[in-house]
Amino acid sequence: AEKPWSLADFEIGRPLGKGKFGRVYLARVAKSHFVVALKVIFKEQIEKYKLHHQLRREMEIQTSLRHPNILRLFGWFDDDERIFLILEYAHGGELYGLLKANGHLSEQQAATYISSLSQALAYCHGKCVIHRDIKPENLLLDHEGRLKIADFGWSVQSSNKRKTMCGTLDYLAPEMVENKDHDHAVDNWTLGILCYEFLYGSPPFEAESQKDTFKRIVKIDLSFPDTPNVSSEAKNLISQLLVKDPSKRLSLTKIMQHPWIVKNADPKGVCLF
Ligand SMILES: CC[C@@H](NC(=O)c1cc2[nH]nc(NC(=O)c3ccc(N4CCN(C)CC4)cc3)c2s1)c1ccccc1
Repeated sequence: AEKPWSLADFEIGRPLGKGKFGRVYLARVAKSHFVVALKVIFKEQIEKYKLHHQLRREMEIQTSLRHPNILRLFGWFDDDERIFLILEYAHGGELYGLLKANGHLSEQQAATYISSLSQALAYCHGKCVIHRDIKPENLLLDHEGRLKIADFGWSVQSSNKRKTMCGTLDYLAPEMVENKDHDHAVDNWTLGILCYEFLYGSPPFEAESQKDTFKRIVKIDLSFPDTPNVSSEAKNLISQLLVKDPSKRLSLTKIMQHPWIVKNADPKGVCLF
């Protein structure tokens, strides 16, 4: 059996990001110089918020998933007070950064990322995994500009565990906002939100307060600004995803076959223009 990893095997670099329960550092394996991202989670935080099962699920799920658009979890180890996840390093950083730097993405970039997300989600749903927290902050880019879904902290093995309301609500589907049962169709809804945000630079139901965002979501209060100029095919796809009845949302397969995706998505999933 291979020797378990320990902190001594790594040289730690700059912090890459921090979340509520931990930080991620650039790191490399001391011997091979193989570059990774090391996510450090404090056990006391996990105990305090009773998140053992969630963290275990994240580790089991992300270890078991193998897909070009899903960030790899290579392994993990722990010491007295911390748990370390050895993650694939995505050189391009958060897709969010690209979106904020450019204001909005081109139709080719947006279609390429929606296509990559649909393929990754189809793979996850095929393994009964619902991510449930697909938002720009959780989407990373590798050195070629290929999209990588990170942070499966909120994913579930397709049960209906409640998701506590933390962070932004912009991406929550109506059935989640209305505390109803939900299934993998919540990820389809989120693809509609993301497609809108990639093309217009902000999510469709953004509002001053969470209450107003709630109201806009449950009402499907969707409108398309005149600028930037977005094709009618793109609007058609968004309108077929932001549908209240989960069973009426376009399926992942239908998304991949949608004329806007077929016409604009880069088949290699990189689209560097
Ligand atoms: C998605 C959130 C989640 N993050 C991960 O798990 C993460 C896993 C993982 N792998 N590689 C990453 N890369 C980066 O974070 C990164 C950021 C900026 C970069 N650049 C800056 C701009 N420059 C022009 C190019 C280089 C390059 C890489 C991250 S984040 C998380 C969860 C809990 C605690 C912290 C972070």
